[in-house]
Amino acid sequence: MVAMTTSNDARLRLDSLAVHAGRDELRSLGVHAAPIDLSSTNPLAGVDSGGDAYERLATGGDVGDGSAVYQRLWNPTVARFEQALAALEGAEAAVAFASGMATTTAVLTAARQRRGAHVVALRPLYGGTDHLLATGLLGTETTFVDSVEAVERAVRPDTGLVIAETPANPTLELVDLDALVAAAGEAPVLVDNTFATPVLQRPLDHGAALSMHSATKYIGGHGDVLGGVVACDEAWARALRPVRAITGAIAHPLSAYLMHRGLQTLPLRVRAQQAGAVRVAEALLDLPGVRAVRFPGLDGCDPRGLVGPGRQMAGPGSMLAIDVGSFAAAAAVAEGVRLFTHAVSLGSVDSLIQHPASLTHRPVAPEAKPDAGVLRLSIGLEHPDDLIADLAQALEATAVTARTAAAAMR
Ligand code: MET
Repeated sequence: MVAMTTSNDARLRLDSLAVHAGRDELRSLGVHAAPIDLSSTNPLAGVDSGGDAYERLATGGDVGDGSAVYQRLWNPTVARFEQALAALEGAEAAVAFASGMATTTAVLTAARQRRGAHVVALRPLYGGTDHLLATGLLGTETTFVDSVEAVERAVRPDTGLVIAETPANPTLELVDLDALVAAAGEAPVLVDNTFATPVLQRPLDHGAALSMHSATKYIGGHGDVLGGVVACDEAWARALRPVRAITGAIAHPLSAYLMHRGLQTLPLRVRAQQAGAVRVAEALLDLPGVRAVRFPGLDGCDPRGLVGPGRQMAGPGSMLAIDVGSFAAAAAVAEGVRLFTHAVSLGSVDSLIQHPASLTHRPVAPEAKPDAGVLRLSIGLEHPDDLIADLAQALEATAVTARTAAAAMR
């Protein structure tokens, strides 16, 4: 029987779990903050017991009372973060990696080994994920589809994984996870939950087998850590840990520490950034030069009614996309903002803006590339009125430049 701990006490609410999960042993260690264990190697009590520990870890098992042997196989700072993230996602286990793409790579590799090399990918996806699948680099064969209905037609007996992202990067399309899981049938579903975080959405509650994050984003939350993590059942974790060990993809302990610390303020940040994003999205609807606003809270962006208390997503989050009509206008706005930072990535306490077709979705096939006029915005913790004023001045400057250029052509 598993002992009741702060990390698996189902009575605790998400906010309490975020603060305490993965920290049960700190009192017995006599410390308040989680220790960062940087040991690359670890003492072995004997040759036989050391060999046993190696065998257990290399085949996906837990460290138990044995030696952690070598950081590539196991690290306690990483394990604490994993325990906490699993608690927030309502999962048995989690496995942490050096980046989001390392996480996706490990899941695809394990899925291929466990079930088959065929993947069904529901677009849109983050450009790096789309590109990894399209190249077939990992020996997978991918059928790309555009709707949940098409997922059902695309699944085959050798489908090892169905992969989707909701809200999707970069244009915030929402996927009905109950419908997706039903369409996938026997095939396991991986959901990229990076935009929503477990604060707003828990894919495993809807029957997904795996929920992954680029933890670089909201989980880290401050733009200073690269990492990834996937929440799943213990059987998947046992398949993923050997892949991680063999390929050397484990998260660094310093990164794991920062990701674990990030979880403590995750609910607070997600809700505050979301409140700001609602204000910015509403203001953008009235700003000249903006042809369309994509935000899960707005009419037309949630035809299935997935967003709201008690629904699939507890709220719309703080990512949005706008269409300003052309590449030239998009480039001028991205280069004209002052308070926003023109940079890829998202989920930080400061607001970021970027042009997906040129950057995050650069390697994506033409038929799946975002339109040239689309910009993606990640809303941070600045006052929304300051963000709105910044976007207004960048849009106005863009319009003035366009008018001047048009006059010069005459
Ligand atoms: N996944 C990140 C994003 O969507 C990073 C991007 S491109 C190198 O911004």
